[in-house]
Amino acid sequence: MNDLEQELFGSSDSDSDLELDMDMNSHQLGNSRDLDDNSAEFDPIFQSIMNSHEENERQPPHLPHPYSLNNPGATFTNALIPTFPITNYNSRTLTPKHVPHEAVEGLCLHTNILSEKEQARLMAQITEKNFFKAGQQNQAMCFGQRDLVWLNWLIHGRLFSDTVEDGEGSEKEEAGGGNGVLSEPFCSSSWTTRIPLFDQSIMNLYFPGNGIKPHVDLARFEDGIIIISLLSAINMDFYKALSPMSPHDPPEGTNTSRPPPLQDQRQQEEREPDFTVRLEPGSVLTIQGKARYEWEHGIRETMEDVVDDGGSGGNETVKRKIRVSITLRKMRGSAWEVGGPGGSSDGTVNGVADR
Ligand SMILES: O=C(O)CCC(=O)C(=O)O
Ligand SMILES: [Fe+2]
Repeated sequence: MNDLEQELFGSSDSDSDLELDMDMNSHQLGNSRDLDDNSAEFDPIFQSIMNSHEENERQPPHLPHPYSLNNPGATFTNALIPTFPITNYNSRTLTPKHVPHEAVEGLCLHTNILSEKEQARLMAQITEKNFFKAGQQNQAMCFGQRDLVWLNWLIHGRLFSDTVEDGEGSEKEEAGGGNGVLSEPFCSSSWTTRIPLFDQSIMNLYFPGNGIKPHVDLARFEDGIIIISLLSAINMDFYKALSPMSPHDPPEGTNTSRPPPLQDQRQQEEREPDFTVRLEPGSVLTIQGKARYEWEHGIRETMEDVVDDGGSGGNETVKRKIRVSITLRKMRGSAWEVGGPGGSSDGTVNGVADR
């Protein structure tokens, strides 16, 4: 670990509250690159992920869980793979915007949160850790505070405050007292002050045409969930939940996350979303309260999204590109017994995720 990493991440190996016996220990923070010093180093790693499926003419595997990412069988070609503008990262000149949804309590879209450079840094960390196994897997999970250490610079340096001293998020704010994503009134201090703030993450890799079925995140997770979008924009649809949840629902057992009843499944197929949110790269979506328990969110399996053309009242279709998301949550205390990595075969990095 170099000095900068030490400063950003602290000691990564020995100070964990949660000692987990997991495969993912081999993915502990080791030598994440610092893009500021040498952003060109980002390119080969990123390209190796993005090109690997092109070389192999291979698609991401189909994942059987009802809420897993779905691959509709589209063929990917070179033309769909974006070239990342590695030499051209913008430093932080963004004006963050925080827009609570007008009708759904607890849903807030935060745009212009991560600069290109910050997104590139996250991508470099993701590729460095090879979460997606060079593009062969489209989903990876981390459990435990220690395994989120690589995200500390983002969570504690960027999400509590929009005010940054040096363009790299070095300023810290008290939880709940800042003006950033994780601040009142967008997110309740009833969860943004909890310790640890997050102890579970899922990284999802979407190729054009991939989606995720509408779902309410599992009861095993506490209230207060965030989704960070990287690389390209996508439409996320919201549906009034067919089976709303409550914070008091018992956490699901390890492998008992049941598919919705048949009748619900039929209804699912015919459903139109109540509304759609465009998730831009560098944005963060925060979900709490009613938005977390009474609304389903999902991403359609389509090659293009219908997007408001911004002003004239019309719509345009925008082709999808590769997108990566990071979802951060905290497990409920009791959920560690039934759903945590200890007794679970899916409690490993690169496992298939429940929601
Ligand atoms: O990838 C996304 O944006 C959504 C992921 C999600 O809903 C989940 O992991 O539960
Ligand atoms: Fe979700």
